[in-house]
Amino acid sequence: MNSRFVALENQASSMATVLQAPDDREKESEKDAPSPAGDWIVEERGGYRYPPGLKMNLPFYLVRKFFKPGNPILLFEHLVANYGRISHYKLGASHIVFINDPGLIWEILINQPQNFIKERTQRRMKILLGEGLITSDGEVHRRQRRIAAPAFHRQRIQNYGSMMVDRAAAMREEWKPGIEIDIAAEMMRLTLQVVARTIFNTDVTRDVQAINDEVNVIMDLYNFLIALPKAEAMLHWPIPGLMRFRKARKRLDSVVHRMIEQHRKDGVDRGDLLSMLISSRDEEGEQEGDAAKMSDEQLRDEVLTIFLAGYETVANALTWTWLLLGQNPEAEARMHAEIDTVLEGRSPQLDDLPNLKYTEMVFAESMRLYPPAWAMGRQATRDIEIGPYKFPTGTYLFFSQYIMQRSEEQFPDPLRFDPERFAPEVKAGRPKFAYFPFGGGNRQCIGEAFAWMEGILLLATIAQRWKLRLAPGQRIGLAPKITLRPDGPIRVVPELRR
Ligand code: HEM
Repeated sequence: MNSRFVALENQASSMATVLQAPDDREKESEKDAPSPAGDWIVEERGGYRYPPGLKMNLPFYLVRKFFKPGNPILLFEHLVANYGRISHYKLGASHIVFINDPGLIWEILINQPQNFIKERTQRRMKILLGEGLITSDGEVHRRQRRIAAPAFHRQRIQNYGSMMVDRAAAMREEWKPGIEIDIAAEMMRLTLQVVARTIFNTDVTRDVQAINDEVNVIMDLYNFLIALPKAEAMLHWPIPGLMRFRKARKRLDSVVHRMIEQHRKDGVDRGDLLSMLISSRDEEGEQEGDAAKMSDEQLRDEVLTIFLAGYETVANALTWTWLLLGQNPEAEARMHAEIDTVLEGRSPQLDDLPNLKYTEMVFAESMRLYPPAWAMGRQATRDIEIGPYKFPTGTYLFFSQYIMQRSEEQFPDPLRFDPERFAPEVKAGRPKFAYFPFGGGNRQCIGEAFAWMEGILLLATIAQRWKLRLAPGQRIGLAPKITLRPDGPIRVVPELRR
């Protein structure tokens, strides 16, 4: 592995660690490996060793409360409550294992990632994202990651800081005291502007709005599409839903291709991510010259991937943070005091980040309770052994940030919002995969440093001016889609602070 790769892969879940002390990152340590505990229950069948779990195939539980196809969180909660940190069930012919143990997650993501590929739902996103970073596996993924890595390098993303603050400052000017806003929609609008600027260095023009509209059409159809057993083969069928999908994807492609063409024609580094992706080459690979660069098709896949991965996640994280701050006035007051002391009324800038520690802890605690990426999965490409278990090729293994990060064992009194859980000394006592909003290992979120920087800068810029109070008479629920969204608007009333 080359050193650049290692530097980005090992990003710890903390802004300060990412930006300040690149060579002093959290090391994988003994405490992270699975414990050789004697209390694992093993059931031997057909030469394999499974943990206990559901006795019948999943669809037989259709009438049970924990089985709601649109909400796997209920199922996962049921499994953990009844079978503990690892359990097994079958869906059709597939073996599925749910894991809620930091050591076993470490085993999959860090110790033997070569034995796994992404699970099926993620792979099927190829119908939209092609062979981008999220959907590809194996050598294709390694090559793309090597080429894309420099675009997310610390020095490079630091240039985006002032743009992020400018966007947030413009938004905070638009709000009026006492006039209700939907903070979920506002945060989407803001992070969309940030990611568009970052990738294309363009203002939020008609094009970017068009991308967003088409993406929304596709997202609405998405659950339907990935549920179809042969969606890839059926994409050309004249079914209205599929025709809408094709049309939206075509319009999306034409905007992205035009952006690529314009960038190529200008031939200058505009300081944006697309320029960087166009000029990056795979130094480690076997190909040379232009073959070591990304083709237009690869650029299209990567641009769309980063676009999609890069705004909804951060928007959701910020939305939940505002909600939690509104419900926890003590933490909110402490964050305001920090922002006022550090910034003394001026706009935040990158150099302030190391001093906005409490704001960072607030953001971290919010992503503990409401992790935007709320579950992850892998599929075994061969027979695998983890802990005392042995699973056949093709087994799906799932784990959930939402479930783990709300476990009493890792986070006592788990539903209490308490940013102090992320004070350095408290954090140091936990295993790595007790908290993993950005995943881990060779597929760890490439945008993690970007997301911490954006989250903290946007929070500080807006909180400098406004307190957001939840409008009365709302019931806010969870919508666990690709990301963990609120199930409707979140109406808040801005109150002027200064
Ligand atoms: C709070 C914000 C974010 C969260 C919680 C988040 C979470 C994650 C997680 C958990 C993964 C790993 C998925 C897996 O291994 O199955 C991931 C991958 C990825 N993320 Fe993020 N992400 C965030 C922001 C961003 C941003 C801002 C960008 C880009 C600008 C981005 C781009 C990506 C990409 C390209 C991947 C695929 C990486 C690979 O497989 O090599 N993410 N993200």
